[in-house]
Amino acid sequence: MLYTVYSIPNLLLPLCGGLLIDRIGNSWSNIGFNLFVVVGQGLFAGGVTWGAYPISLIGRAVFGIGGESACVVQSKILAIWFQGKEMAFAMGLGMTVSRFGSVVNDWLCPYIYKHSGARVLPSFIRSANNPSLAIWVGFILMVLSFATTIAYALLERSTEAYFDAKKKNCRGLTSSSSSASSSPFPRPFVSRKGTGASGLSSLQAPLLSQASSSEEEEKENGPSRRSQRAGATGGEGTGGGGGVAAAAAAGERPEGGEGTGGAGGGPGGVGREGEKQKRQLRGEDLEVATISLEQFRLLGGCYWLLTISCVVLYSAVLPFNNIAGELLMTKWGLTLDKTGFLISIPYLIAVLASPFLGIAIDLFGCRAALLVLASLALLFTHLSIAFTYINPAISLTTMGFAYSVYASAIWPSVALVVDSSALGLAYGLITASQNGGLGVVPIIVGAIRDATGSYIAVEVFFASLALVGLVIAIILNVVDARSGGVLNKKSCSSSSPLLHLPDVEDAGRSCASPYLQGRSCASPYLPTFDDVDEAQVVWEIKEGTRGLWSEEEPLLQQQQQQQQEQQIMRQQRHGQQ
Ligand SMILES: NCCCC[C@H](NC(=O)[C@@H](N)CC(=O)O)C(=O)O
Repeated sequence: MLYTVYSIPNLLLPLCGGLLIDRIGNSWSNIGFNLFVVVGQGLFAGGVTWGAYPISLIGRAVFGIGGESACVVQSKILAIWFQGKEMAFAMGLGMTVSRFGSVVNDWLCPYIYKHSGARVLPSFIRSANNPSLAIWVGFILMVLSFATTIAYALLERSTEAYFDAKKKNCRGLTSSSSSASSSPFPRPFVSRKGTGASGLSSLQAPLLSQASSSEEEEKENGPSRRSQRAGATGGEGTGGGGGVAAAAAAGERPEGGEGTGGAGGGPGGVGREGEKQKRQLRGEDLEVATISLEQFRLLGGCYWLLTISCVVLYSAVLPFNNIAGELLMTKWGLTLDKTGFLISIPYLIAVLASPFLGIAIDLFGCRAALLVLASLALLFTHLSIAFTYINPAISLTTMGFAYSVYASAIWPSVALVVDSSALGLAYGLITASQNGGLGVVPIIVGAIRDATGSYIAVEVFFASLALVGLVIAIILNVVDARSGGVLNKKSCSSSSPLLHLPDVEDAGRSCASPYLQGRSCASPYLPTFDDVDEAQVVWEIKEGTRGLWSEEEPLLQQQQQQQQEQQIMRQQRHGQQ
């Protein structure tokens, strides 16, 4: 019952939570949801301490209201901060921390319970054989966790201040130049693929590609929703200037351009554009914060396949953990202690392996392929538990492997196939669907167990879920390959482009989501500044001009440098003519 009241609100709430996150932003929603978690845990602990079961139930429901939606906002935060960078690694670390919590909970709670009457404890908390002490320890941990949400909000604020300072700098610099080509920043934004007019190198691909792919797409399909919005507002910042460049390409002057002749999402991104960039950083997007069928359609085929896969695969893992103890004791006749250790194996493997799997995924991609591998491993695991007597430690190890690989691959995949402005919706919907599966499957498992009186049929049921997951994962690979193969490609720049020049070249053509031609791989809110700097630096290295120009150097030197660049571009233009 205590688990059910946690789950029931989450059949719908993460979806509403996701939309709310898109509306009010990351910090406030993170604080709000975690406040529910703290209050819920407090009520639960109070209810247990005072023997008031209804209060405990209310506490668990309140905890559930915040818990899963907090998971959604945290996914969105990681996706925003790490898109095009080490996203799988960041999410892998998140998995390690959360599953370490699960393991510690499994080990610590019985320990605290056993020692809750120890003499060393102050008399007001000492109470032998009473679970409330363990639950109050959980409450303290929730309060500490709440402190991190405040820390995150402060971090977001200080990043905004950084943006503001950088914008001021950029505005000063751009106002000294009157044409786009002479601006110190905007080359990637003003150039057009194929014209050769700017003489740009392909090393500027991360940003250049956003403009060009939007252009190409629009040539084929007419103006996209993204560029329509960009045209109207000067871009959102999410496209790293792509939307602005598309607007510029369409002959429109972005509102945020401030007379820089199309500096676009770069230094021209001040005024309303600057506000939009800030909103992007905060995870706010008012346009997507109301439900419309259009938004659901925009999520795309790969997103829906990922969602179905998430429902079936998680339903074949987490509900299994609930019955694993009893299953191991009845089938293998194990003791309670040994069983306790064995059932923590999958989570232990996830704790240890997730960050490394994340790094591997960032480096090599293969997300959709890994979903196939994980589904296969899970299928093998359930069949071996159903029909063999091989050491259960082996089966639980393969389950841990399947679970870690699967979780490391699926959560970052979501962010690659949906628009960054709908990340809250996307993570909310997949989490709500997942909770639907996690709510229904235990009921089916109970019914199968009652009807057959054994766990064989239950394991066959779990194996069937894994099989469905396998089929979905194979279809996902096909659909993804047809639409550009973004899921199986590596992250755009797993480290600085200075160290991995080929990655930068790759980025423009390989990483863009097929649904988002034009967003490409750069972080949705940073590219207008930091990535421009990186592309700028790479360009300068390639052109041999690195060191002649920097923000700190005197204006005169910058102007000289700009003149040189203009001259080079003119020469290149003449050369091409
Ligand atoms: N960034 C999302 C990470 C989710 C990790 C995932 N947790 C969940 O799916 C929860 N919604 C459900 C749960 O924890 O039971 C996990 O694999 O732990």
